[in-house]
Amino acid sequence: MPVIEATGLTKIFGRRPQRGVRMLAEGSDRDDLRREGLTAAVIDATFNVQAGEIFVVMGLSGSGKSTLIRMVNGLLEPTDGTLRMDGEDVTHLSPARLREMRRNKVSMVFQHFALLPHRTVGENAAYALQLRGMNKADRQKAGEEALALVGLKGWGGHMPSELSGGMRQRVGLARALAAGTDIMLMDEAFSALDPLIRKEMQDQLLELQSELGKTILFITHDLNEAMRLGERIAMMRDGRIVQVGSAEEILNEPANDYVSQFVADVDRTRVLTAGTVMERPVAVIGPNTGPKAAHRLMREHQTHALLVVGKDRRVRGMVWEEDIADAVREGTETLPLRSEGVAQVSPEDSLADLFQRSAASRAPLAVVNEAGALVGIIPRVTLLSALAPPSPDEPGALLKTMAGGIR
Ligand SMILES: Nc1ncnc2c1ncn2[C@@H]1O[C@H](COP(=O)(O)OP(=O)(O)OP(=O)(O)O)[C@@H](O)[C@H]1O
Repeated sequence: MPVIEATGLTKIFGRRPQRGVRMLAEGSDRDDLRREGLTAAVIDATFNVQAGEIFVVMGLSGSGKSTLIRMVNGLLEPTDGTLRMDGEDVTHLSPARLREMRRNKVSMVFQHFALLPHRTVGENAAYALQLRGMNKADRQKAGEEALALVGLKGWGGHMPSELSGGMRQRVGLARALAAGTDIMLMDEAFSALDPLIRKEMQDQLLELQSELGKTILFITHDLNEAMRLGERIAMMRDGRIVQVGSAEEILNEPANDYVSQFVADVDRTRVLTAGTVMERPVAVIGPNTGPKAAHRLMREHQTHALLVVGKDRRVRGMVWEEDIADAVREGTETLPLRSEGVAQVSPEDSLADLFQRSAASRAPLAVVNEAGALVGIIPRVTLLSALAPPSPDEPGALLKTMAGGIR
């Protein structure tokens, strides 16, 4: 069962918003509504967030992200549609029940995290627990534990004014963690941080997530951040969700021109993995293949090198075109196998890793699973074209991406 389930969620601002719902149902668009003095901030949003998932909502300013997350945490009542949490319909709860639900189930991290200036960092971290009526000693303990999780061990006694911006944002994260809720809503939580600290926070969130397994709805206008963090990403435009998918799906199968333009600039080397670009290992031979047969196969597949793989699917080495040509000319029967220089990679390796591994060699990469068995190959030409951005008429971008890969 999904933890968060939104069906046809719609929010219209303005007088008599139900009018807007009817207009949309009758085929009017956002501009028609605007002419009537109505703003359709979110239109017909349907998605679900699974337990333990980081689900990212990504869109430009004004696309409706904040309105969407405010409906999820109950700060705004939807004009239409339903929202379920852990299976319970929370769309029209009474204010008291809504407060209770928010306090126990959901915590929020905002972009500009307001710490209480006259309270210590520890008290700030444990603030949600104070609201819940927990005694001081237990609160302090929970606060310290949460601070340790975000790398602020020992800072509990300091005042917020002694912390840098990045550290304050960590306290925000600690507060959400100390609350102990299963669901965390993060609204542009890292957007105000400078790039290095932002990346550190993203890494930390991923690490924490692998330990704690929270259900996280993360909002951002930054596509690279979305791709780094999101197991699935919902792309929003003008109030509508235009695509939901993994980073790879959004890069490789953009639902429309808007999404493909959006992803044209993304650093594909960090997002695509060996598993997504590998090919079926067809140009592969067994150790007992004769040089002539190997030579023929090489020409057929227009490759300079073949992987040699045993019955157990483990890679034994590689044969090169020049060695084979010599062997054929000299009439040798055994394969001129070379075991050095065979790059074996795992399906999870990113293209940036692969590019580094293959930079020194013209050979295809062998993709092997945990047991060491060959599951795919990546010919060099495939690697280079995967590194290229979607638009082929922009050769400069290819070089830029490759340079990114070498860094
Ligand atoms: N309380 C409100 N009353 C009227 N219109 C609103 C209200 N809140 C948001 N809007 C409008 O709804 C649309 C979506 O806004 P929203 O803040 O959800 O977008 P966003 O993607 O979060 O953008 P940003 O990143 O700039 O906050 C915008 O056109 C905005 O002007």
